[in-house]
Amino acid sequence: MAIVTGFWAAKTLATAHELRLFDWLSDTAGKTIQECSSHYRMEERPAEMLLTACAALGLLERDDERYRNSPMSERHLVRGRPLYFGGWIEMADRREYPAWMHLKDALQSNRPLTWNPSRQASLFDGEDPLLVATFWEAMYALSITTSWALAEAVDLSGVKKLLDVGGGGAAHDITLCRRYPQLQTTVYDLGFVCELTRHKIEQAGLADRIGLIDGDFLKDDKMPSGYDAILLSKILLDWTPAQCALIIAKCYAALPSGGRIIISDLFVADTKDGPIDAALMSLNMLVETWGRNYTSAEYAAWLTDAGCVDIKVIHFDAPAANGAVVGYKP
Ligand SMILES: C[S@@+](CC[C@H](N)C(=O)[O-])C[C@H]1O[C@@H](n2cnc3c(N)ncnc32)[C@H](O)[C@@H]1O
Repeated sequence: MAIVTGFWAAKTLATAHELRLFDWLSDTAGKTIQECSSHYRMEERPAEMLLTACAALGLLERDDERYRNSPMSERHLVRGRPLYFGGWIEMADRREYPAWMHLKDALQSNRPLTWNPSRQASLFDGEDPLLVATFWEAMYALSITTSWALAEAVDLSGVKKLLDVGGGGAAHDITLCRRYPQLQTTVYDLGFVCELTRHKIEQAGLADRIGLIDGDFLKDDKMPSGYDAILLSKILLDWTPAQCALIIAKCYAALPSGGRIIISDLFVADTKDGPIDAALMSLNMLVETWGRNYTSAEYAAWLTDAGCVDIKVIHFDAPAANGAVVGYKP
């Protein structure tokens, strides 16, 4: 039953978020069904059903006829909060959900559905500007919570300069710079992404520690050098095995001896029977890309092929990653 009706819960959350229910309830003592009905100009019957469903899902709490945000909603669903998760909710609802209606087509054609491969070189090529903003907001939302888990699990105390390849909204850079005071980082990403990211870095007050390099890891012959660590967070799942090997080889070439490559992602189990989040994210990659979620053993093999040694797999628990594979250049 939970699998069959999973979309009921997802659509309840997405719709409540779209209605800005959590913004409206934020920092209040709660609102009654009647207040909700008049605020949203909806009849009491649907207002009651929406509030009841949100409370049942743990998004709201009910106390003395009033509904207020649960601590989780207050922290993650209110716009402007540091750990706001709404970007990912919007992307899942507006972009992924309609595409998943045609999952059978993706399975039968082995082609992505959310963009046209005969007109675009990749998902990141020539996207519509509105979608671009939603996409990178979603990546930031997913990564800002994940970055804390990575920062705790992977010890970067000996690293001075880190290159965040495909660093997107700089979520990892912001968290890692806050966690490791000695660290300077650089986001290396496509030009139009760097423009969106500049704003996030300035907002975080870290413009003196986080740089931006406009580049293309597929087209550029070399990646920027002078870094003792390179992070690939949620990058390689977008690409084919041949492209992954190429990107890893370029990272390896850019590192000095003793430098490390850190690959962070939702790894599929080596036994290829789970975990659920990685396995379903992998199907999402069928809908969105030519890539898929790989196993940590597959990553370790590509790192070894590139020349890395001392490869370690570190496990952690976060929304967008369940671990990191780290390899060193001898
Ligand atoms: C799934 S997002 C991950 C973002 C970020 N690393 C994170 O963990 O939040 C993939 C990122 O790769 C970037 N990207 C895609 N193609 C690229 C290319 N050819 N060169 C550089 N960056 C690229 C995208 O712009 C996007 O920011």
